[in-house]
Amino acid sequence: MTNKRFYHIGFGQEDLGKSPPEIALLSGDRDRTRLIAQNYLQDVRLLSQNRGLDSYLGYLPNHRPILSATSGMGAPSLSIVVNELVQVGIRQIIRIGTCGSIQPHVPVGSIVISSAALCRQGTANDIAPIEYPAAADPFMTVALVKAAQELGFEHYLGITASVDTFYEGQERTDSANPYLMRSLRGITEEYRRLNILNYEMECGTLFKMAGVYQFAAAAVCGVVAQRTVDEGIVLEQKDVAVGNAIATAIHAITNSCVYL
Ligand SMILES: O=P(O)(O)O[C@H]1O[C@H](CO)[C@@H](O)[C@H]1O
Ligand SMILES: O=c1cc[nH]c(=O)[nH]1
Repeated sequence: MTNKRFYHIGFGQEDLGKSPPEIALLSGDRDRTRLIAQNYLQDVRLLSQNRGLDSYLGYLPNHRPILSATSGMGAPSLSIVVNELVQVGIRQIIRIGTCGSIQPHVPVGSIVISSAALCRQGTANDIAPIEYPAAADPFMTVALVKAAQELGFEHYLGITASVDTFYEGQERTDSANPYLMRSLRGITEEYRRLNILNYEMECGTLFKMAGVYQFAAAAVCGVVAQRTVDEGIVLEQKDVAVGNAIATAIHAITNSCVYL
């Protein structure tokens, strides 16, 4: 064991105790990181708060140790956090995020479980060739789908578009940028016709890192925008969508017959 305390996540292996966790729930938002720790885990300990990246160690009701950690928004920040989490011994990561639907049948308030990602992310190109697959771990993904079924949550399984920007890359025009490049105009409709379910900003890089670093990754995101209707975030549905995404991940880890 190394007693190195990692520069960005702000903790090291020695902070994780005698039975260190191998699984982490990774949220873009530090408030979600705290919510998961406070509402779903037992014997919670705050490991660090550094640069807006909060990390908690806690235990599931079956006493399994688990981390709730923050990735920050976007692939560059996620890549740093994931790299350091793997160095402290994490081998399974479930991203719990928010996303915008681009399909009329995927409503706000539902959850999307990503089978794979279209990865339009510069960060990932530092890690693997652009053609490298961005695929979720099949066993964890099936466990998430089964959990969502058992909990009765409206859920959709499919391909996610992971991009680097919330505004231009997701073809938002309600933005400070007066000029959306021609290459991006119409891209949402194209992705919709290619049966992509949703936009978000981290899964593709996470999945490619999992393939290269040899850990297992999956993702479940609450739908907070419906882009076939409007560009805006539907705040009234956010808590339900995020709550269902968290509950799905916790149920999958706790009850799956596949050891997650
Ligand atoms: O809610 P999180 O996990 O941050 O995920 C989504 O929300 C952020 C943009 O609002 C991006 O990080 C995107 O991927
Ligand atoms: O539309 C959305 C909503 C959340 N996160 C995104 O990246 N896009």
